[in-house]
Amino acid sequence: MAQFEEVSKKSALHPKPKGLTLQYGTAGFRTTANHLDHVMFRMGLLATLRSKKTKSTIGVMVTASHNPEEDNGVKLIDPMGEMVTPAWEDYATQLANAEQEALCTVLKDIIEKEAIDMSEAASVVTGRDTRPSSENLSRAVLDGVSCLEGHSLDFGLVTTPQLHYMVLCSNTNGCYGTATTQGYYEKLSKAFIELTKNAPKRTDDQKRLLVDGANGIGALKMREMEAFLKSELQVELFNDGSSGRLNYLCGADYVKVQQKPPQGMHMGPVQRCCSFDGDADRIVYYYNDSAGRFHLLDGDKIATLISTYLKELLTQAGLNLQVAVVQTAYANGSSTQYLENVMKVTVCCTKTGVKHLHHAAQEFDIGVYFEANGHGTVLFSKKAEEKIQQLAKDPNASDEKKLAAKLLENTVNLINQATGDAISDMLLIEAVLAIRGMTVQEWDAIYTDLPNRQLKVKVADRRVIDTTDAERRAVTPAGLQDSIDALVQKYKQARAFVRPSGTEDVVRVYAEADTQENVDGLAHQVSLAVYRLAGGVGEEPKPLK
Ligand SMILES: CC(=O)N[C@H]1[C@@H](OP(=O)(O)O)O[C@H](CO)[C@@H](O)[C@@H]1O
Ligand SMILES: [Mg+2]
Repeated sequence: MAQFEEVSKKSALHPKPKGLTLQYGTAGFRTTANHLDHVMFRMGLLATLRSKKTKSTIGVMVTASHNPEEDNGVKLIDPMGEMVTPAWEDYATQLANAEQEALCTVLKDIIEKEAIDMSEAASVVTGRDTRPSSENLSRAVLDGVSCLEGHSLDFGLVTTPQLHYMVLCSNTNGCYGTATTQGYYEKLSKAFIELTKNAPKRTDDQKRLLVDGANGIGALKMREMEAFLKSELQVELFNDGSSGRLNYLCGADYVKVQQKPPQGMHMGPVQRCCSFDGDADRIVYYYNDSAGRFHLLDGDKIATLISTYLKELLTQAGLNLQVAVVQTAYANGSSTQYLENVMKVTVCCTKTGVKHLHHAAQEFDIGVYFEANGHGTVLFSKKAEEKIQQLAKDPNASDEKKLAAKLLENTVNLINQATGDAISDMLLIEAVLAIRGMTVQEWDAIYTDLPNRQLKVKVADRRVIDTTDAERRAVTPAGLQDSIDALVQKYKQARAFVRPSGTEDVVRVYAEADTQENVDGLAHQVSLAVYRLAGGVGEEPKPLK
């Protein structure tokens, strides 16, 4: 077929470094940018096949999120705006690793296995972050699409969640919104302004929010959106990319892992602040108290705030819809305890990685999902959306119920249900705080985090660790879980687990306990157990100071 000749010819312009193997991981392919040109071209091919197979528009996002600026990456977005289905992750890995001569054979195998009709039309949308390498890499994706005669539309510089949103809009005949950045800004800002009308007495001071843009795409897009918000939110942008390096000493990942504010931000006492990550799909909040002590409000605190707000509105509306919160093993134990015992919502725990949380959240009327690191959103079932809309326009409903239903309706419109979205989450949090008349300190005081610590251990092969129970227990190597259990026993309110990372060549250790000193001790001892029992390499882990 002429198309395959074209693939052979063009793939020579995107040569694969011999012997290089990569794997489609938790969030697509990620590695140093100069190893990715062939992967991009091939993902253009695969997205075209996926589009033919699903008869829908597919997205390809070029980004390496919170990784350093020199890295890059790519991920595929399925028709409803969600991460590509696992079977196709395997195809992605096979295609990326095929040596030049074998590329067409691998492609043909996929076509045969999936019974793809090559005469189907295909449509692929692309987007990229602000990394210097992203422009060329996204051109390689487009080259792949055109080889298989797919139709493409390049959105250029967009946040990852904006591209997810475009895909969802494109495949729902505009029901979800208009597939342009303008459409995105208009939909979200309209919902935000409607919601803040329920908090009429806000002062300018309360409307003020300091945003750390991680020197990335989120900063650019926040600037574009500002005018739409009509001063209902007064954003002061820091780390906007005009001078600093992407993610360097700033951004959501830095703030969460280091448990300290980003550089380059001028925080006044009890001033509300937030940080986006490099592709603006994660957000964390924080403030310094009047004594100058730093307080972090992470994904768990965000999930708690949002689910409390939704539950109250549902009660007020008299709607019988179940709210559940989906977390991972990294959720702070205090948050889980609060959600289950005080708020009495269903809490479930999944493996790390947004696709797992998203999938679990789809099982409920309203599923709030957040990773502790600030990646998350809320999913409303069709039934939930319909019930809310009916009540909002029911002429016989009481004013109180109608008001609650209208608030819920605008809340649905403000949320990006395709994926976690820093901008949309930020607007939702700001609206909730405004409507409930809550300060950042009051939000923080809902529960107190247990002191916690995350560490990394280098081992020869991290696959020797196999886990179960949503990654909370290690099944192999023999003896490791027993050691962890024995160590945890020695501390109060303690918990610890280890798992191989899906994005880095390390084993991650997580621990929590009653005091920072204790948890640092526990985390260190667990690291030693991993080092000794799971083939540690390099120096033995040292105690934390
Ligand atoms: C502890 C942690 O934060 N892990 C992150 C990290 O995964 P690992 O598999 O732990 O490397 O990157 C993922 C993709 O961005 C993100 O979903 C996840 O939450
Ligand atoms: Mg990200």
